[in-house]
Amino acid sequence: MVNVSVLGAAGGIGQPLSLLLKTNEQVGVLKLYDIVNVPGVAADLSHVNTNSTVYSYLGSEKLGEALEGADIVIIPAGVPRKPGMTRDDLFKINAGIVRDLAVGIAKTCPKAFVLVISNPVNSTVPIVCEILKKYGVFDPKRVFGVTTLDVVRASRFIRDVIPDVDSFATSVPVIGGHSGNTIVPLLSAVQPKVQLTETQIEEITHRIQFGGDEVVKAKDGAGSATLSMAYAASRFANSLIKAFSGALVIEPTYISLDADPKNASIVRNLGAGDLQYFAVPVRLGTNGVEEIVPLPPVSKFEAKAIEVAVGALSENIVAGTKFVQ
Ligand SMILES: NC(=O)C1=CN([C@@H]2O[C@H](COP(=O)(O)OP(=O)(O)OC[C@H]3O[C@@H](n4cnc5c(N)ncnc54)[C@H](O)[C@@H]3O)[C@@H](O)[C@H]2O)C=CC1
Ligand SMILES: O=C([O-])CC(=O)C(=O)O
Repeated sequence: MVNVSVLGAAGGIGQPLSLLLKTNEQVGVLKLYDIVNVPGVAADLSHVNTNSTVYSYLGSEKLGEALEGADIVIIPAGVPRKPGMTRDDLFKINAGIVRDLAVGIAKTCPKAFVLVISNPVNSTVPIVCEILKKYGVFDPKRVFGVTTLDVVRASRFIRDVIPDVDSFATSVPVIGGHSGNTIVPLLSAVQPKVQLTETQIEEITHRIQFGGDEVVKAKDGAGSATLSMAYAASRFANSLIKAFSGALVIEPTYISLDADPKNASIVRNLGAGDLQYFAVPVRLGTNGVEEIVPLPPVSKFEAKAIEVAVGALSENIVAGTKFVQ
C-alpha cells in the first residue's frame, strides 16, 4: 500500500486529482493539505467506497503532519495563469510556495517521491532539488516535473488530424521543458508510427507547445487546465505505483539529468548540451528513475526545436536554482 500526500488539494487540479487517486486501490492513505477549504474536500472524498483512508490538513502549521509517512508527494499548490500571462509570470508567487513545501518534504519525508505540477515547472523542479540538496537529502531519481499533460495532449491532437489513430494507445515522446517552445514533441518517434505531412508536423507541434494557452483563453480568467491535468498527474502517479510492483512503465518527465548520468549523455548529444534538467522518457521502478530511455535520432525540424528550447530552458533553470542558492 502506498501513502500519498497532495499539497494544494483543494484547488482546481487538487480536487479531481485527489478523486482519481482515491480510485486507485494501491493507495492506502490519502493526505490532503491546503491553506483553504480542504476539510470539506476530504469529507466529501472520504465517502467514496474504496479502501484508502482520507485525512485533511488545513494551514501551514499542519504541513509536517500532512507529510508524515508519505511515499509520494504531489504538488499542485500555487496560482494558475490568466489570459496574457506566461508560466514564467507565475514564478514570483509560486517559487516561494514550492520552496516552503520542499523544506517540509526535506524535514519530514526526505525519501518520498516528489511530483511537481506547480508552474513554471521548468523552474519549480530546480527549486525543489536545490532545497533537498541544501538539507543533504537530494536523490535525483525521486524528483519529477509532471509533463504528462504534454504527452496526453500530443497523442490526442494527433487523433484530431488522423481520426483512425487510437489516441490512448499512441505514445509520443515529448522532451525539453514545460512551457511554449521549450516543449519539444518528437513526432518522428510516435508509436505506433504515423504518417504526417510537414505542414501537419508544424501545426501539431505548435498546438502541443501552446495547448495550455487554448485552455487559459477558453477559461477566460477562471484559470488554466485542471481536469486534463488531474488526469495526466494521476496517470503519472499510477505509473509510478505500478512500477513499484515491478511493471515495466515508461513516462516522459522533467528531471535532473543526474538521475542517470550514463544515458544523459545521449540526451546531451541530441542537443541538450550541459543543461542540468530536461524532460525525457524514463523507465520507472522501485527507486524512481531506473533509466533514461535512449531516444532515436531526431529529425532536422526536431533538432531545430531542441536548439530553440535549450535557450529558454537554460534561463528558467538558472532562475530556479538562484532563487534557492
Ligand atoms: N504541470 C502542468 O502541466 C500544469 C501545471 N499547472 C499549474 O498547477 C498549479 C495549480 O493550478 P490550479 O489547481 O488550477 O490552481 P488553483 O488556484 O485552482 O489551486 C491551487 C491551490 O493551491 C493552494 N495553495 C496556494 N498556496 C498554497 C500553499 N502555500 N500551500 C498549500 N496550498 C496552497 C490554493 O489554496 C489552491 O487551493 C498552477 O501553478 C498551474 O499553473 C496547471 C496545469 C498544468
Ligand atoms: O497553461 C498553463 O498555464 C497550465 C499548464 O501548464 C498547461 O495547461 O500545460
